[in-house]
Amino acid sequence: MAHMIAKNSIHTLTITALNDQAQGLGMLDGIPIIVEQALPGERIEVKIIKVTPIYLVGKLCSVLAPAQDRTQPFCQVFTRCGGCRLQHLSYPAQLDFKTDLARAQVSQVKELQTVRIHTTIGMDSPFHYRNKALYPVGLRQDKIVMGFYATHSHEIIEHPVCGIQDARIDRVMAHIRQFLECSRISIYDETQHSGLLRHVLVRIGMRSGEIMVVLVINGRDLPDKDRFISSLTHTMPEIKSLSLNCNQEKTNVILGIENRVIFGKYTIRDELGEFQFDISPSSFYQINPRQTEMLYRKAVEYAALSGKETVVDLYCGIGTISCFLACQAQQVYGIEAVESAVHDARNNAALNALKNIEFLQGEAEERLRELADRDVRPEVVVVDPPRKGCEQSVLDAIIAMQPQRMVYVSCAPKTLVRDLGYLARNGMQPLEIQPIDLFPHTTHVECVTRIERKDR
Ligand SMILES: C[S@@+](CC[C@H](N)C(=O)[O-])C[C@H]1O[C@@H](n2cnc3c(N)ncnc32)[C@H](O)[C@@H]1O
Repeated sequence: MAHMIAKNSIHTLTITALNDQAQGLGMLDGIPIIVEQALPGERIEVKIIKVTPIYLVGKLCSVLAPAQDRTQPFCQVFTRCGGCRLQHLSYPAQLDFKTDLARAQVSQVKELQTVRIHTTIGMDSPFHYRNKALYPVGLRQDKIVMGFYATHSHEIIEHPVCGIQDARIDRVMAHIRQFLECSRISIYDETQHSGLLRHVLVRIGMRSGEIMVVLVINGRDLPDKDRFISSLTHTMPEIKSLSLNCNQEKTNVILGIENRVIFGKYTIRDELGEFQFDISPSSFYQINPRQTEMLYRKAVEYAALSGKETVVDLYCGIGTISCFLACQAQQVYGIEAVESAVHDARNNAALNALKNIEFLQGEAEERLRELADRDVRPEVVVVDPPRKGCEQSVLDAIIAMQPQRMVYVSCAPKTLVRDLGYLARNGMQPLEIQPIDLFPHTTHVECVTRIERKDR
């Protein structure tokens, strides 16, 4: 029978849970309702903004009785920017939310019921942890706007001060904006595919202090280039690398293939643990270096190396985990698809005087097959795939190599448990999962899983 709740009607209800997007969940006259920014235990007043036969969406009008864990959001654009959705929840409660997220995913897979899930490791000070910002640039009523996209939209939300990124990035952005306002650099219009400047990427080596700026342009060169370079680098001498990324495609993919250095070096340097890393514009590098050290040390702990093992580090990026592993293994093979990242990885092994790492460029599955053909039989395989997880064919290739152990590093619990279930059904048993908070105030969580071969 259809329910009688009307759009725009006002109701009072109690929120009972959060979903994985941190939206509050409750029931209204027996119908499930979703309410943004409402927390479990809260008595709230809502206005119904969407009605379907099986669920409702409510807009939070007022919190009548707040949850103990409710806090004042630190950011002025909290309700508009799609970035930090958990700001209204205390940090200890955010960590519990992330542990529960991992638990809820694991509980859905029959083969994973014995897996031990540890509580999430958080940060002492969960602010200004991000080393990278990628800002779309646009025009609103002829005024330049730079910021983050609103949730599910391409509306640019400005926020000159961001509470989660390194404050030096805010300074770089402020200076670029000031320059653009009196320059001949036109702004890209995605509907017309016209104009020049599409995005600005800023990355900082938090320990070295070196800053990289990349302008993503719909073209090959920049008017006012020399003035731009001298103005920016005089104001902020920490800028050690300035490049143009040429992306002339009509696409949502942000970075084009070609990077042209217009000032300084192609890479910037950062340090993690006792290692140094050079990072080029298109390479993946974890965005929270303080927690990344924790993550990598946990991965090495779960790899349980004695110094005699052969290890494969799959999806190795610029070779960061490979370097951490190489100190405790006999030989490490890193596999990575992106050419520039492999180039960085080889340089990074040399930079850290590690001679026992070989990097192979290409698709994970193909390069694994190549290693098998070369009779490489790893005792340990570490994987750190993108959000979509591992292809089944990649898992099959790993299983065929019969490693004694695996370590699975994941930023997406959903695809993690899908892959862990498959591994468990094929002789590789996940034993424990350590969630680590690399992304405070967001709904994302990183997990490290220890996996052992069953017949050992
Ligand atoms: C989550 S990142 C991890 C990188 C690295 N382990 C780190 O901690 O910085 C995933 C990496 O996998 C690479 N990648 C994505 N698909 C791939 C594939 N099919 N084969 C090999 N590498 C791939 C990406 O380019 C990216 O560098």
